[in-house]
Amino acid sequence: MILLRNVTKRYPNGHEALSRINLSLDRGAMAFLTGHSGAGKSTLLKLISLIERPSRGQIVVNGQNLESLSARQVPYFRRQIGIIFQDHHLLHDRSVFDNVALPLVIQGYRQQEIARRVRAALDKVGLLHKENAEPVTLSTGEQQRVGIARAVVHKPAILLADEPTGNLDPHLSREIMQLFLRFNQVGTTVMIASHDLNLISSLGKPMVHLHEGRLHRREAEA
Ligand SMILES: Nc1ncnc2c1ncn2[C@@H]1O[C@H](COP(=O)(O)OP(=O)(O)OP(=O)(O)O)[C@@H](O)[C@H]1O
Repeated sequence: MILLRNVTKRYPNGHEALSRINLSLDRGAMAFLTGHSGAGKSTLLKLISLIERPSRGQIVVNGQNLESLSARQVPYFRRQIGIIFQDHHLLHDRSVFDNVALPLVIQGYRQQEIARRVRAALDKVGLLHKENAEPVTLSTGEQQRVGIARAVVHKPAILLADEPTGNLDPHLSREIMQLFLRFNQVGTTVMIASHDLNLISSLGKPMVHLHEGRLHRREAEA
């Protein structure tokens, strides 16, 4: 589902954030990306989601060689991917419902279908009763769950998360990881960048370790 061959990313300032990365993640698999701050975790997720392009090497996502995609094709490519950030980037002047609906509105879904899918996504993260709330009135953990509902509302085949539990206490962090495990159980391919080794090592999924932009260690086959 995700394949990187000899991928190097050098930013315009000359900094090499990733060096000759080879990595593959099967369809329906789940893996964690670990490493110290600055190791290149976010850069790797940005390359897979075409927020950034590699300087060298090849990336294939769901059978598509990313090199062959033009800027115009990028939004269509991204529909296969749900992305969750540590800072969930919610719009604070819109309700929970409207925040989750946003990707579907952009894709031109009909109102009725939007309502059905938004409620299904909110139900999955346990927030159906909060659809009319404003994000500021929610706890940090609830806001993160709204971000997750928004990322899965278009039923992406791939879910990428960048430090999704970074701001949460251990109990809430575990709850959020359980949510990702559940999405994975129903077939979504999941890759999560996290430095919370305590938590992720207890979840029984493979870990890919980055150290200064290099793939350092692979704890199990993904
Ligand atoms: N747009 C950019 N321009 C130049 N350098 C960058 C850019 N983005 C990231 N970097 C550098 O590339 C390296 C890898 O950054 P990246 O954000 O991928 O690391 P990370 O492992 O996700 O770290 P963190 O856990 O702190 O988010 C860092 O040294 C960072 O300063």
